[in-house]
Amino acid sequence: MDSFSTDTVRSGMVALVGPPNAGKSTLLNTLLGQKISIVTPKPQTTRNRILGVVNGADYQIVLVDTPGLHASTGLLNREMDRVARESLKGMDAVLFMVDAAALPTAATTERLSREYGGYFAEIDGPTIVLLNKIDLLDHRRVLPIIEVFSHIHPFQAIIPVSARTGDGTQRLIDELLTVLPIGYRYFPEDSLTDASERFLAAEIIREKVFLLTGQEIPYSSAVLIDSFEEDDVRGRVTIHATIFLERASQKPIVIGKGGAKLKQIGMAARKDIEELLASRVSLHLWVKIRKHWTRDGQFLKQLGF
Ligand SMILES: Nc1nc2c(ncn2[C@@H]2O[C@H](COP(=O)(O)OP(=O)(O)OP(=O)(O)O)[C@@H](O)[C@H]2O)c(=O)[nH]1
Repeated sequence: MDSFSTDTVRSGMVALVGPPNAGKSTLLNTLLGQKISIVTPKPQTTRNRILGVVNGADYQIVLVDTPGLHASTGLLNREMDRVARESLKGMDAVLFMVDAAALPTAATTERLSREYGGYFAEIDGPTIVLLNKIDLLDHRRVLPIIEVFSHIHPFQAIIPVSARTGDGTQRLIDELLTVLPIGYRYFPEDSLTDASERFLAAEIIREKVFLLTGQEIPYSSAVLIDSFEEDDVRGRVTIHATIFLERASQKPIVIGKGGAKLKQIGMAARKDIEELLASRVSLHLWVKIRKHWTRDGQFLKQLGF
C-alpha cells in the first residue's frame, strides 16, 4: 500500500462495450499505450472485468468490460438480463463503440434504433458513442452518421475515433473528464498494491468456482483471502483463501467427489494467479458455509462492498 495517493482526481469506472469487432481491444491498447502507468491484468469475472487503467496526472479511468452488455443482434431484441443490468450499476460512464465503417451507407435512425435502441434504454448514466475506424471512412459520411445516432438517445457525446491511429482519443478522454466524479484513484498510479493483488486473486478464484460448478453456485459464493504472504527469498506467494457458500447443500458441489472439484478449482485458479503475480503460487482453499451472507452487512464489508 505504498503508493496510494490521497490527492483527489477525476476517477471512475467506465464500461467499454459494443458489438464484436468494433475495435474495443484496439482502443484499449491505444489508450493504455499512450497514457499508461499500469495495466491491471485481466481476470475474467462474472461481474465486471477490469480491462485496463488509464492514468493521467489528474485522472484515473478504470475501463471495465461488463459481460452481457455486448450488443449482439440477438441480445438487443431481448430484455437485457439481470447480470447485465447489475453490472451497469456503479458505472460512471459507458462507452459504446461501433465500427462506423461497417454501418450501411443508408443507416437510418429507425434502423439503428431497432438495432441499438433497446440497449440504450437500459443505461441511465452518461453514454458516449464512439464511431470507430474513421480512418476507413469517407469523411463526408461522418456527419450524417452522427446525426442519425443523435436521434436514438440523448448521448453525452458522439465522437468519431480511430482506435488504430489514436485519432479522437484525446477528445474522448476530455469528454470523460467532464463526467467522472472527483474522488480518489482506485489503483495506485504506478503499481499494483498488495490490496489489489488480493482482490484480483479472490476474483480469479470466484471465476473458477463459477466456471467449474455452474448452477446457482456463482450467485451464492464469495471468496475471502485469509492470508497472502510473499516469500521473496523463495520467490513464492502463499495464499490461503476461503470460498463461502450460502447453503450446506452447495458444499458437496464445490468440493466434489474426494475433493476433486475443489482441487480442479484450485489448480485453475493457481495457474491464473501465478500469471497475475508473475510468481510461483501455493494456493490453499477452504469451503465454508455462511448462511445469508448476501444480507450480512458486516461480511459484505469484509468482502470490500
Ligand atoms: N482501420 C481500422 N481498423 C481497426 C480500428 N480499430 C480496430 N480495427 C481492426 O478491427 C478489428 C477488430 O478490432 P478489435 O480491437 O479486436 O475489436 P474488439 O471490439 O475488441 O473485438 P472483440 O474482441 O471481438 O469484441 C481488428 O482487425 C482491428 O485491427 C481502427 O480504428 N481502424
